[in-house]
Amino acid sequence: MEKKIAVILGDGIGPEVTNQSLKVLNAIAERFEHHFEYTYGLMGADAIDKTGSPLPDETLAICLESDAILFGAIGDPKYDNDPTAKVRPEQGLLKLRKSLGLFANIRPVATFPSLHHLSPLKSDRLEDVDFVVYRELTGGIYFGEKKVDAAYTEASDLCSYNKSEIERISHHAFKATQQRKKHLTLVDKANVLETSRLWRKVVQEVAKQYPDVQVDYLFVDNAAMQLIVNPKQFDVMLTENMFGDILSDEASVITGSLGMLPSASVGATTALFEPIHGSYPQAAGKDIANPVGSILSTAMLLDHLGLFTEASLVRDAVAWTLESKFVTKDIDPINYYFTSTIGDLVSEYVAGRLPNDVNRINIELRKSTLI
Ligand SMILES: NC(=O)c1ccc[n+]([C@@H]2O[C@H](COP(=O)([O-])OP(=O)(O)OC[C@H]3O[C@@H](n4cnc5c(N)ncnc54)[C@H](O)[C@@H]3O)[C@@H](O)[C@H]2O)c1
Ligand SMILES: CC(C)[C@H](C(=O)O)[C@@H](O)C(=O)O
Ligand SMILES: [Mg+2]
Repeated sequence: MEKKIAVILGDGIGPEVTNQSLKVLNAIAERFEHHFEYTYGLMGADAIDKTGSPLPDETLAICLESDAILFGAIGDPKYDNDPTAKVRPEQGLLKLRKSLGLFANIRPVATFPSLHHLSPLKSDRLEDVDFVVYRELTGGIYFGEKKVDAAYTEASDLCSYNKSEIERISHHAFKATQQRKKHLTLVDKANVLETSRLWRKVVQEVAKQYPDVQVDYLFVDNAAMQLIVNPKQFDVMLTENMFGDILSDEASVITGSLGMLPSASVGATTALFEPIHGSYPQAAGKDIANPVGSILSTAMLLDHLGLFTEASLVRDAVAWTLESKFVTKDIDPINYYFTSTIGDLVSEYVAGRLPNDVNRINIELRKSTLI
């Protein structure tokens, strides 16, 4: 199979984690005789430095011409620490999502039994945790009118949603629920916000078309607590843009680290695949970031291309590395391996050279650890 993949490395740890995913894709191509053609595009602080724009037109064009987009992360302390900067890396990502019409951000949360002992949660709360967050991605407070006065004494961000924006992601979420445990939880703040009351009303109407799905409603503050005390109650969590952003970072803790979680953003045009974390600038260039979120995003990309066997092989490879205790510093600060070592192990497994040859390869790889 021949596929065109747009690659946006971005800032901070973006290039490091994405390069591990590219190794994995190359191993898939080798083993299954596929041809992936990569076209690189700039975005974020890197793009501002090189072109003056956080999303050059050329990047958008590359994405539109591709079958899928693999993205790392954007963001730089230079902008985070300057609230008055008018051109910002994050504008590039938001514009890309909006321009491509990627209204549904899918963030699966599943725990790995071999990491339970490292989680801050009790292990009995972690067993059987397997849910997915459907986060609306192109509306809400992120995209409403923004105002700040010249003297920086007052600012506002408008949160608005319309019926069709809620309907289209709700249909995606309900259809996904039908393929899972048939339990959908809408998370909102309907006791306070008019937009949330619209979400409840529209979701109640959409629900009539999916009578086999059980629908629950949770206020976002309660949902934040329930995620910690009883995460296995969730199957599909549907929510608006900002609540989904915050709750999915919180949910990552259940799996062991923010570096673990993948995502797919789908909608009108080319789908985009990215880990949910940011550019983690403190780790940039140190080869210590966890590449699992990016690699699992690559598995979602392969699923999206219809390459289901390949995607499940990537997931098996990740599970094997974790079970074998090949983990990065965020997971085990004492016995840890480099980002690039994890990428090598996963891609060697995918290529079919592991785990059979594990003794020889283990000895070589252990030399590259910090212990
Ligand atoms: N999609 C994106 O590109 C995206 C997402 C979130 C934040 N950002 C941007 O990233 C920059 C840094 O933001 P932040 O520090 O709030 O969030 P972050 O996600 O970059 O990092 C927060 C913390 O999570 C941990 N972490 C994140 N990714 C990890 C990984 N792969 N491996 C191990 N640990 C990991 C680290 O402890 C880190 O300090 C900001 O400029 C922000 O705007 C971008
Ligand atoms: C960088 C930022 C705009 C982005 C978001 O809030 O959507 C990030 O936090 C994410 O989760 O992808
Ligand atoms: Mg986020």
